[in-house]
Amino acid sequence: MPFRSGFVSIVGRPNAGKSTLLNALLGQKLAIVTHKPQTTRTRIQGVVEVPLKKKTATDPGHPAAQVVLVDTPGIHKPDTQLDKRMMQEVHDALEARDAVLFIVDVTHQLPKENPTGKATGRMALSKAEDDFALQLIQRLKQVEGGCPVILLLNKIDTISTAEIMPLIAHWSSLYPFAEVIPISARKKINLDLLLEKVVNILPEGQRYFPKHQLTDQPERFLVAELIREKILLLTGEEVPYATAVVIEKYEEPMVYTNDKGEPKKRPAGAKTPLTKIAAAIFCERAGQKAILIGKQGTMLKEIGTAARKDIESMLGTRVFLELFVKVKDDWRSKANFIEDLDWRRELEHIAAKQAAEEKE
Ligand SMILES: Nc1nc2c(ncn2[C@@H]2O[C@H](COP(=O)(O)OP(=O)(O)OP(=O)(O)O)[C@@H](O)[C@H]2O)c(=O)[nH]1
Repeated sequence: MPFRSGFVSIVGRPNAGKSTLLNALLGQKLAIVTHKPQTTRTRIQGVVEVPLKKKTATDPGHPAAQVVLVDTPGIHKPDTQLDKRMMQEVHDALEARDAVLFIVDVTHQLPKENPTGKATGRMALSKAEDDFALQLIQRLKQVEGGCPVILLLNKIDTISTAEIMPLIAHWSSLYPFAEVIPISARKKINLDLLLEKVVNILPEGQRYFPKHQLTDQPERFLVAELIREKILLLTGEEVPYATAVVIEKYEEPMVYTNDKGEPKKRPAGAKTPLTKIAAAIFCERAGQKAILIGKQGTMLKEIGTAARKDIESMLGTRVFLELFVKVKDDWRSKANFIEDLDWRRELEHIAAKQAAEEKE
C-alpha cells in the first residue's frame, strides 16, 4: 500500500478541545491547554506518524502515513485586531489542507427550539456561534475537487450514549460530513478510529517533514507559550486576554564537541546544561501590570516557577528564566505589534540580525 501524507486542519469554536486533541494524537504536549476560551492564538502544526495496519479477514487495514495536524484558534466573531489576526490563522489553515476536522463540544447541547421556531437565551447565543463556525465550513463545499470534513463530537465522556444519537442527527442535517465520530480527546476515546479514517482520506504522497520531527515551531515559541499558559491559569478577568509573551533572550547551552567539531556526550561529572531565557510579558495597562507582578512580586514568581518547571522538562536542561512585565497601551488593536508577535516574523528578525552581525 503506497505511503500517504497530508495536512489536516482542526477547527471549531473556542474551548471545543482542539489543542487537547492535537496533544492526544501526538502523544505529547505541543499546544497549551486551559479551561479558558481563546487559549490558542496561532496555527500550531504537529506531525503524527501512523504505522501501516495490515489487512486481515475482518479489517481492511490502512497504509502508513504522515498526518500533519494543524491546530487553530477558536472560531469567533473578531472584535480586536488580535481577534482578526486569530481568525486569519483559521482561514489560512483552511486554505492549504487535505482534510478538515470540525470539532464540536457536546456539552453545548442542541439549540432547543421554542414553538416560534427560534432558539432563546444562552441557547440562541450558542446557536449563533455554531452557525458562524459552520459558515466557514460551508465555503469548503465550493473548493475545487471538494474537501472532506470529518465532524468530531468531543467530550463524550461527559454525556450518556443515548444523548449522542440526537447530536449526530442534528449536525448531519446541517452539512454533508464525510464522517461523524464521537470522541473524547481528554480520555482518548475513538482516536485510533479517527486516525484510521483520516489516513484513508489522505492522498498518496511522501513525507512533508523528517520522520522524527514533531513540529515546525521553534523551541523559543513553545517556551513563550508555556509562560502564557501559566498566566492564563494563574490570573483572572481580563489579564490573560490582554497578555502577550515575547522571548527577548534565548541562550542555548554549550554543546560538547570532539576534535572534529562533532557533538559528543557530556563528560561525566559535568553539570546538567543550562538554558538562559529572558521573556517580556506585555499587558495593556498599569493595573494589569500590578496584577501580573503581584504583592512583592509573588505572582510573577509563581508564574516563573511553574513555567520554568515545564520548560526544563521540555528542553531536558536546567533553565534560568527571567520575566519582565511591560505595558504596551492597547496592543491588541495595533496591527504592527500583533504581526511582530508571530513566531514566523520573529524568526525573520533573528535571521536578519544574525546576517547583519556576520557582515560586521
Ligand atoms: N471532559 C472533557 N474535557 C475536555 C475534552 N477535551 C478538552 N477538554 C477540556 O476543554 C477545555 C478546552 O480545551 P482546549 O483543548 O484548550 O480547547 P481549544 O478548542 O483548543 O480552545 P481554544 O484555544 O480556546 O480555541 C480544557 O479544559 C480541556 O481540558 C474531553 O474530551 N472531555
